[in-house]
Amino acid sequence: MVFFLFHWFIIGFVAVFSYYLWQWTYWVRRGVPGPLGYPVIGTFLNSLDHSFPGPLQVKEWTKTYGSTFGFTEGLMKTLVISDPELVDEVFVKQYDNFYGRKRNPISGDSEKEKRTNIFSAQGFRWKRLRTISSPTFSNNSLRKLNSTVEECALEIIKHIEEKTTGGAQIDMLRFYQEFTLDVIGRISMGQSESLMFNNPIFPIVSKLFQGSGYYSRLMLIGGVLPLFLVEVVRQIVRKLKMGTFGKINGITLEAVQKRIKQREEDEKAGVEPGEPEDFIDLFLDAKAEDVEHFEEDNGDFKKSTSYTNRQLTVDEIVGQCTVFLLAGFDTTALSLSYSTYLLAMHPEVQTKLQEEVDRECPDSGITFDQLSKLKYLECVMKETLRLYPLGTFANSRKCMRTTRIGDIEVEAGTMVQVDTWTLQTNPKIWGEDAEEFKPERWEKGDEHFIQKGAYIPFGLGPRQCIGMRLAYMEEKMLLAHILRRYTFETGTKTEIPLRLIGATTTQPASVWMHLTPRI
Ligand code: HEM
Repeated sequence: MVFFLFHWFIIGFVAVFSYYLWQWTYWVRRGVPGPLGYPVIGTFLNSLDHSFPGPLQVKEWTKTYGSTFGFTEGLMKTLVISDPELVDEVFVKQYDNFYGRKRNPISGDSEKEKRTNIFSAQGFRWKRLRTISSPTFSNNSLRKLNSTVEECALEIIKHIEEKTTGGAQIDMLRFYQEFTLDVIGRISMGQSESLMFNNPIFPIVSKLFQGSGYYSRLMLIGGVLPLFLVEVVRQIVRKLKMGTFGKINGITLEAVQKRIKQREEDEKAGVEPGEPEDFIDLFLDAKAEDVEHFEEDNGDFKKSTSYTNRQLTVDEIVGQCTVFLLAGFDTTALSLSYSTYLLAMHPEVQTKLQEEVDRECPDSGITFDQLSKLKYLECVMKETLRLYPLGTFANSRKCMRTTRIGDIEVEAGTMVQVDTWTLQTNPKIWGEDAEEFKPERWEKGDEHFIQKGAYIPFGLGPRQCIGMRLAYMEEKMLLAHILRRYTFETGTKTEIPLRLIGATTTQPASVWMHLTPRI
């Protein structure tokens, strides 16, 4: 009996091993260049090294293999592109063939998860979530959040004042993370007061993005396992409640349930519903007017996963609020950190920006309309994200139907990843000064010089970042308040050039600064 089992185990092992080897040679067999890595696992080990972030590794590979190449990680095969025409083809023109995003199999099946979020969902379910969520990020909704964002900005400034007395240098990255976590906690997770430097979820979420936590590593390893093992690891993670999503979902669920109860009590007491306070309110009120319309349109609509309800379920609200926290906290803090570093390194830009802020925001408070007048600040933020496209892991698509892009056939199931770092510093697109920080290049508007598909820090097409305007609003509010009071200056602890680390996002290891008070 033992011999019999052992015999089948060996046969199974050899079969799986051979299949992995076959997949490992996928791009070689198709005549597409690229790094091979190691047999079976391909280039997977690179993703575990958070001292050399994946997007920078991809940029190096582009130098070696050209603008289109392929690599494998276990069974996952990825085609990398950095030609704007191909980017536009995949993200916009052929959206119907590339509507999924590259995802780690361990995150589960987005069709079945009851808390599937807009970032992971695809097809009909994504369309429904996106339609319902979009008004939450409209100008009208953001205007209502202006005072909350400003309160958070003033709160972090108190901490900055306290920590910089006597001229001490501070790591702005940490301060920005506390700020953005507080903003998103207050507008998306029912947090009623500031938890800066005292927020229990801070260690959980910051580890997730650096890729240094055990959960992140398990996720990455899960990506190369055979499917039956992926499910085993997923169940272990779930049972042990190790998942970051699990912990954060729990906090959000409590907040949503509390709000529903509050609303019911108010209704019984005859209290008129007031203005929505945050995303939870906006989602509880949200309805998608044209949801049914999508059912007819979408060839990928499956009856088993249909959600004809025009409102979000409690689970869906929890899923969306949680993903807003994860997608919005780290990215915005990093963007602020890179801007700060670039401003300190370019004092002439910083002075010009301070002049704009002094001119456009003369009162103690800053209104939503005043923020929209900070045009040079917008140029600074755009230029920062051109040089440091920190969230490019998300600039990927999954091929859902076999098709061609350029002269390459892309099979269903293949992932397509944009090498955004190369794309956004390509001298053929941006000129010989492509590597230089020049916010002025944006002063005449974007359209006249940007080729379609050449600038994608927030992605492109129907799945472009939904939080872009919120991110800009947060950044403008905080930078305007800081620059009215202080000037950023590098100090002995500032790492020049920045040392970049990370896994999910690409981040500076630290951004130590002197904040010199303006007299
Ligand atoms: C500077 C800050 C940010 C950067 C650089 C950034 C970057 C990105 C990128 C590159 C994508 C992929 C787009 C695509 O596939 O075409 C994305 C998607 C997304 N982002 Fe952001 N993001 C930022 C802030 C935010 C904020 C503040 C939120 C929410 C509060 C947010 C929520 C999302 C969501 C939900 C998606 C998925 C959209 C979909 O698939 O429909 N992001 N982001």
